[in-house]
Amino acid sequence: MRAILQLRCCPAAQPGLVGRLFTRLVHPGSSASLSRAQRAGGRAQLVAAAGVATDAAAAAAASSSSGTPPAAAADKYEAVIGIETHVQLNTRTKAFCSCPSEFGAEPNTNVCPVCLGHPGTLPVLNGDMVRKAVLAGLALNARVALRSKFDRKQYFYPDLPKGYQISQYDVPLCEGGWVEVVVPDTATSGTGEVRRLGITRAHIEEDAGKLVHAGAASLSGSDYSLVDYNRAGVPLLEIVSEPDMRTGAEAAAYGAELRRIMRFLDVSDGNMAEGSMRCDVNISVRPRGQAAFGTKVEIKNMNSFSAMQRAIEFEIARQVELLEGGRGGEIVQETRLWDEGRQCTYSMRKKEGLADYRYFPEPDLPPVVLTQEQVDGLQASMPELPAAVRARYAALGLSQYDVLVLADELAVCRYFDAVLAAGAPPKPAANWVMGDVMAAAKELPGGFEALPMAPGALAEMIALIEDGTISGKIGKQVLPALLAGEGGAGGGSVRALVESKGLIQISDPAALAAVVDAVLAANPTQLQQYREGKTKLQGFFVGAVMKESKGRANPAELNRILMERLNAPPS
Ligand SMILES: Nc1ncnc2c1ncn2[C@@H]1O[C@H](COP(=O)(O)OP(=O)(O)OP(=O)(O)O)[C@@H](O)[C@H]1O
Ligand SMILES: [Mg+2]
Ligand SMILES: [Mg+2]
Repeated sequence: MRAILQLRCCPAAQPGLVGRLFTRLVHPGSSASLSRAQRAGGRAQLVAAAGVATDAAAAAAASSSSGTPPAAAADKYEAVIGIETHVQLNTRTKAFCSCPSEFGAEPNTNVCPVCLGHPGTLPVLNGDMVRKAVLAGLALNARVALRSKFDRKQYFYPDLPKGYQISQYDVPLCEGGWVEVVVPDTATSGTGEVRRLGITRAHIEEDAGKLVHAGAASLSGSDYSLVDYNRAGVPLLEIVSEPDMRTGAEAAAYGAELRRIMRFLDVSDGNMAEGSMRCDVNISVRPRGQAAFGTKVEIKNMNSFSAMQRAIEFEIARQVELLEGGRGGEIVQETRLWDEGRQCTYSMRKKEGLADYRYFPEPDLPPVVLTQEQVDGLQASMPELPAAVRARYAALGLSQYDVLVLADELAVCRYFDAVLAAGAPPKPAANWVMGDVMAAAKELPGGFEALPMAPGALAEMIALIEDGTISGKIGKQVLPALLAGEGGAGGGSVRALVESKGLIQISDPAALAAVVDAVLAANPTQLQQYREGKTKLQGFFVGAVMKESKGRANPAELNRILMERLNAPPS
């Protein structure tokens, strides 16, 4: 079982896929024969799985359209957006068996009879999954049920070896809640409005396997699909939002905040490219002022928040155009996929109704029972969350822009906090961390955590700038050595480094005056011109003195002495 399992699909002649899971799924080629496959397979939606356009005409229309209805039409409507987010919980093992739940292992090596759904096997609940889900639920301000239960959600699909997914239906682990997000306002470069968005519920479930559609261009189909069951049974938390969002920017901000919360909690790596965080976006539009929601369309397959925003904006425009009669159609409740290459959505399948899943209580697992003490214990162990970090940074007097940049990632917060703890004043510390230090960290595969510069060393360097021992410019010159790990953890060692490099700032008036005089004497023409009124030559003299002093002149003192000399009557 080393290679990816290959499923063969020979729909008309074969009894179906269930008994043939360990062969290759060969798509007979044309989309016509694939839709026969789909018919023969009953509810199996292989056409969709293969990425074949079931609605090629609409996709073509979508891609040829600018996607932007006239502004007047767009203004008549308001979008309503709700998001279902699947977050992979970073437990060591899967939800109901002891297979590793790591990403990137050789296909079909992290599998066992339990996660492959062999008859006679029984699932055993992973306690760490519940612990992490409760932490996440509490962080989303949700109510955690002391008693919840598992249900089977049945559907047929080649990536689902058991034929059903163990999920939670009517009694989820977490209900109600909200997240606070900052919705960026493009007009104010990164700053924005704080909004509270509702969470309907969050429940635990297992993931399905992964289908790889070999050789597939997104709309042209593939010859065959490969199935990797390593992901089957990996624990997920599905977080369902209220339909509270109105724009793509809001939805992207919501997704980013959810991911931030999960990362601060260390319950998920939130890596969208690896599929450990997947957002399904539900969108409808309605005439402004109308209370009832319109027909919703679900969009999947976005692998970044910016793609999510673009997909939403495209979809809103498509729906508005349909309502305006632009494409002669109506909005149907369906699932559409985002095509990143073509920047459009296209139809994947008509949405299953709830009844199709035939949910029923999972007979092989007892209810999940928690005590209030356990929940309280988790609440007490909760780390500081992004919104609290933002509030703390704002209270330091930092701008909203600085706050958003610094509180975006846990490793950056930790580093910045350590620089503050070492005594650095907030604003200069923020400037250094967000500027050269962040640029250097971006170059390291391990980011801020791998930065050799101790936060104390940065704090000491900032202190040397603040007390005038070195200039900011010299600070920039010293920084590369500090970033490489020189200067130890601070506490006098950065000063020693600066001294050894001969970079201590010259503030001594006599020494500075000597340099200024030498520069003036060497540039009599410019001096003459300055005195005749060409005062912008001041910058020329400052530059010359800085050059002469190898950047070490104290700028304030230099300016004072220079102005004194320049404005003195010629001797
Ligand atoms: N008319 C609507 N327009 C936009 N969003 C909506 C609308 N109605 C519901 N939603 C949002 O769509 C999501 C519905 O998710 P939910 O899981 O309840 O239903 P589903 O998509 O039918 O289920 P599933 O995908 O699990 O089979 C929620 O986030 C909800 O807020
Ligand atoms: Mg859905
Ligand atoms: Mg689900």
